[in-house]
Amino acid sequence: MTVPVAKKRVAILISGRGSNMVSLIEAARAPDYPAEIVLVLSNRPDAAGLARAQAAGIPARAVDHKAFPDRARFDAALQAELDAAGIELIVLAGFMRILTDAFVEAWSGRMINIHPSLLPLFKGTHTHERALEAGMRLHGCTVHYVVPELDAGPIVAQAAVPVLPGDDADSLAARVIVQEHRLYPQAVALIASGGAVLDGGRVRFAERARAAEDALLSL
Ligand SMILES: Nc1nc2c(c(=O)[nH]1)N[C@@H](CN(C=O)c1ccc(C(=O)N[C@@H](CCC(=O)O)C(=O)O)cc1)CN2
Ligand SMILES: NCC(=O)N[C@@H]1O[C@H](COP(=O)([O-])[O-])[C@@H](O)[C@H]1O
Repeated sequence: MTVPVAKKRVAILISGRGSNMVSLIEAARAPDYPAEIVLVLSNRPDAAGLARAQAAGIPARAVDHKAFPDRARFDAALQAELDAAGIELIVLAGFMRILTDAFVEAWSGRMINIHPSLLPLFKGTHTHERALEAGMRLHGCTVHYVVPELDAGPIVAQAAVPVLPGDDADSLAARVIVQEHRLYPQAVALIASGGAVLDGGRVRFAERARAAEDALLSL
């Protein structure tokens, strides 16, 4: 008799519409998906993603960063919510607050982010405009572990898209987001199943996951 493996308890942190969150919620409906989305938190009470999470039956709350005197106390409020829910993995999905070093180090190896560029290119914001400005012919998205330095964490997976003649930031963003919605659920499953771990500042892929990683990285 096979003993069912407990699903990794995941919290998704958002700040806006939550389309990546929706993709993850949908992926986690699969009975064999190795993670369960048990909490959604937003730093913005007006985030449209909160209602989308509630509509999907997932507890979703705002922790308004403006209600706290500094980043440390905002992060402490996040931590209290995460502790209460028994969270094991934090998935940032359009979460637009820089987290304190203490919080990030407390979640080292247990917090990931998706960024709309092929890191280390174009850290920060306005990535699509900058890629166009730079004349890139390839662009894309990156899933990485979160470290204190912004957008500098070890890379778990990436997906690339062509930059086409006539592209503007909106058309390029629309092409990238399709890949985000494919890549993130696969990357979360890889991590939740132990197929990828953060080890000594680098991502180590389990042997059995190497084929999955190769598939993940295929265009
Ligand atoms: N310590 C870290 N915190 C966060 C990381 C990280 O890698 N290390 N990733 C970000 C996500 N992110 C890009 O992927 C990002 C988020 C926020 C910002 C930013 O400039 N935020 C401003 C406020 C912007 C706003 O409210 O609209 C700020 O926090 O003052 C840049 C990049 C998540 N956190
Ligand atoms: N620096 C972080 C960042 O820019 N993240 C980006 O915000 C968007 C959120 O969309 P969503 O709310 O529809 O998932 C996504 O494109 C994600 O890559």
